[in-house]
This record gives sequence, structure tokens and C-alpha cells, in this order.
Amino acid sequence: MLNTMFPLSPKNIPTSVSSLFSAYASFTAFIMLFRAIVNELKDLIPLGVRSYIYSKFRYYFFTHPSDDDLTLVINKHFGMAPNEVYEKVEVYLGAKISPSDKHLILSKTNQQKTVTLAIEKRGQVVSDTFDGIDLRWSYVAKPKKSKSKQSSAGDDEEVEWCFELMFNEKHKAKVIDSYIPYVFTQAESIKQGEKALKLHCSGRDHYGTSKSCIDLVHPTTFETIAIDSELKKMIIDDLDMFVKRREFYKKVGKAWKRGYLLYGPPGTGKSSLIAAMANYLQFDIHDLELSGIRDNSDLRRVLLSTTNRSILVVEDIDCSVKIKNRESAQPSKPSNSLDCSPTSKFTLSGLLNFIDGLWSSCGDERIIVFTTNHKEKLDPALMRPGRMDVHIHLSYCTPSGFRTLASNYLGIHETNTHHLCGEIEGLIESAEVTPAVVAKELMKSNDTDVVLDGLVKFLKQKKVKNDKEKLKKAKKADEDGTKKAEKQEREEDANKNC
Ligand SMILES: Nc1ncnc2c1ncn2[C@@H]1O[C@H](COP(=O)(O)OP(=O)(O)OP(=O)(O)O)[C@@H](O)[C@H]1O
Repeated sequence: MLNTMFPLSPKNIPTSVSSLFSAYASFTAFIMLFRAIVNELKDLIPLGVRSYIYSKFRYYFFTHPSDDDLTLVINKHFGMAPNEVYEKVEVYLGAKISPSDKHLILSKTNQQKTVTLAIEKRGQVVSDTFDGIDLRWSYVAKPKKSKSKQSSAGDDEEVEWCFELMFNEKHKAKVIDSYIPYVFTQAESIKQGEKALKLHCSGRDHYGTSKSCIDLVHPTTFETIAIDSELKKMIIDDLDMFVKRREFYKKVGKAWKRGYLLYGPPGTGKSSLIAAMANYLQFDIHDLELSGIRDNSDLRRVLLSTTNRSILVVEDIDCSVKIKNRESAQPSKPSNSLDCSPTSKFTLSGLLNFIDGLWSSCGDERIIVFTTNHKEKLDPALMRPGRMDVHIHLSYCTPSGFRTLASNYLGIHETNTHHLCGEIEGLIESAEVTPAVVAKELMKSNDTDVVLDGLVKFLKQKKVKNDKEKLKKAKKADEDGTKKAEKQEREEDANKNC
């Protein structure tokens, strides 16, 4: 048949122009048919299955398994929790570049000083030796058992990737007892070298509970945050004590965790303080978006995916979610409730129980921070002793807070102070302004004289406004008192007459 289609054998090379055209037409038709078949198959075989076949193909042709070989499979997740071995292997192998690797990934985050080169995992077989043992790592795709709705987006929807480690089974004990711990320590030191803090966000997207992770590049540190110096010292001392107390927590049989409740008006630095804590401890932040959590099992899944040495943050706990009480199956209507999703089956007791119980015993060195603008509106369950270990009130800007901001924004220090600083420090407390407002004023010009002069005027106006409001309030209270006294007098008279 091919001969009929391609009459191009040396014997019958076309001699005329018409037979040459006929041969060309047949060849073109065949190519088009071939391309159509390939395209059809590409559409019929899902990407996941193609990845699976490809990884199996590489596995058999490049890792050469033999009868004496043992394979350890390292899945990405262990139940619902992330598998720590997988994470360590990923870091370790990422740094194992050999001269024969032809595909490398070049990357750099804005926190890193230099670019990073890593191997492209997919389809790679990485050879390693340890104490004379030959080891082969491969990154293998496996079809997912059940295809859930959550995973219907992205290019990996039908497969799960895992690492496989192959070696002669007589080395099993040595690989498990010595090689794997070696991989762990290597991964740790690689991570230390390029440590970039992460901000993990958990919420809900179109497909269900979603997680995302970016490098945390927040400039606030304890040097730049404008809070009272004594309060700052207290927080730093508390954090220092917490991280040094591993043995203490073990001895008293408590989970190694600490809870902070940050409260105060908007713009007083609650979020900035969380960033300062993360930068100080070098902990990642897990930002828990409660309005994105559908029910307690959603919550458990999200909490179990958090890592050790991290800060779990729930911002605006008073208003971010509608929380049901433990006692009632019906949605309660707490006064603090703003987001009223009727489908939410998530409960405050679910959150607190899980944080205090199972979750905290699954990890180490965890800090939990709740923030609120309205401490008085919080559910009493949150305020119970032992729940939040430290309550921190962040309030209006103090003279020492102003000095920090003046140093940050204008470079004014004790050695090169400005003649208006004294006046500002005298005014700032009675003006009742947040650090965010002061920061805004300090950014208005590059000229220090103009900025400070503007701030003095602003604080004076604010003080006059505050005084007027206070006077008005006092007058009203006075009037209310007089009315109340008159009413009481009338009632007493009426009673007497009766
Ligand atoms: N104590 C502070 N020290 C330095 N900067 C601050 C401080 N408080 C506020 N700011 C400035 O104001 C901005 C807003 O502050 P931040 O988000 O930390 O306040 P918040 O109390 O968390 O507010 P909200 O309750 O609205 O979330 C910050 O980006 C920062 O520039």
C-alpha cells in the first residue's frame, strides 16, 4: 500500500512532472492524516494519563529495576497532613544538580540575594550514592483514585506525583536509619541558607477550600514598629521565653503553643505586629480566612496543613464569620456577626477545641494570633483563662511611638532631633491619633520642616475637635442626669400623693 501511496522507490522514481505532482500529493495527504490521528489521540488521552505513561516509560527505561531492588514511595500527603519527608526530599533533590542534567529551573524571589538553580523534577531520574550504596530517585505520576471537584482545575488534575527511591534491598536498614536522616539534615541546611518567610493563605475558591503561598516580604520589625517601648520589650521577652521552653512544655504535659489576642482600633498596628513577630522568630504565617471555611471538617483540613514554627492568624475574629455556638445546632446571631452565610456550619467551639486539642498536639512551636477591633464584642469562650495567653492592647500613638515613626520616615534620631518634636510629643496623646494616621502625615512631603509643621497643625485641630466632642458628651451626660433626677423626683412625688 505504501508503495502505491509513495511510488518513490529507486526503481520507479517519477520521470514526468505529472507523476512527481501525484507523488507529492499522496505524501502530503499521508502527513495530514498522520497529524490528525496524533491530534485525535492527544485529545482522547487526558494529560494526567499521558504524564503517567511518560513517567512509567522513563521509570522502566532509565531506572532499570532489578529483582533485588526495593522501592520506597514518598507521597506528598500523609492522610490529610503534608508529608514532611516529601518536603525534605523535594528540597534535597532540588539542589542535586549533576553536569549531565539538561533541564534546570532558574528562579529568584525578591528576598533572595542570588538566583537559584534547581533540577526540573518531572521525568528526572536522579542518582545518588551514600556510604557506597547506589540510590535512584524518580518523580513518578500516579492516577488519582477519586477525582474530586476540588481538583478539577490545573494541569495535574488526574494524577498525584510522588517520589520513589530505589536501591538494593540488602541496604534497607542503612537507607532508612542513616540515609533518610542525612537527607533531612541536608534539606534543613539548604533551607536555612535561603530562608524566605512564607505567607500561606487559606480560604475558599470556586472549587472548595483553597490554599496559596507567597514569600512574606513585610518590612515591619520590632525596630520599626511604633508601639510603647515597655510593651515592645514585654512582647519580645515573651516570644524569647516561648521558643526556649520546649522541655518545659513537655514536662508539664502541654502542647508547645502560645496564643495572643491583639485588640485596638483600626490602624494601630495589629497586622504590623504579626509581621514583626514573624520576622523576629523567622516563622511562616498561616492566614486563616474564616469566611472561606464551610464547616468544621474544612477547618480541620486547613489547620492540619499548617506547619511547625509558624504563626496561625485569624484576623477580625469578631466579624469575619458567622459562628454557631456549641450548644445550638441553629445558627446563632451574635452581635459581632457580620458575614452571615446561611450555609456555614463552622463553629467557634470547633475552632477552639481543635486549636487546643488535636491540632496543637500534632505540631510544635505554634503561635496563634487573633485580632479584633472590638474586644468587648468577643464571645466569652474566647476570653476564658488559658485560651489566649497574652492580651495586647494596641492603642493611639504615644510619644515613644512617634519617635519611632519620626526615625523611620524622616531619619530623625535623638542625636539630630527637630525643634518641633517636643511640641508634637506634648500634643500627641491628647490628639488620640493612630500610628497609621501619623504615618500618613509624615509621608506628605520630603521636606522635614513642612511635614512636622503640618503634623503640629493637624494634631492641634484634632485636639480641639476631641475637646469639643468631650464637652458635648459631658453636657449630654449632665442633661441626661438632670432629666433622670427630675423623673425620679416626679415619681417619688406621685408615690407620696398616692
Ligand atoms: N504601630 C505601628 N507602627 C508602625 N506603623 C504602623 C503602626 N500602626 C499602623 N502603622 C501603619 O499603618 C498601616 C496599617 O496598619 P495595620 O494594618 O498594621 O493596622 P491594624 O491595626 O492591623 O488595622 P486593621 O484593624 O484595620 O487591620 C501599616 O501599613 C503601617 O504603615
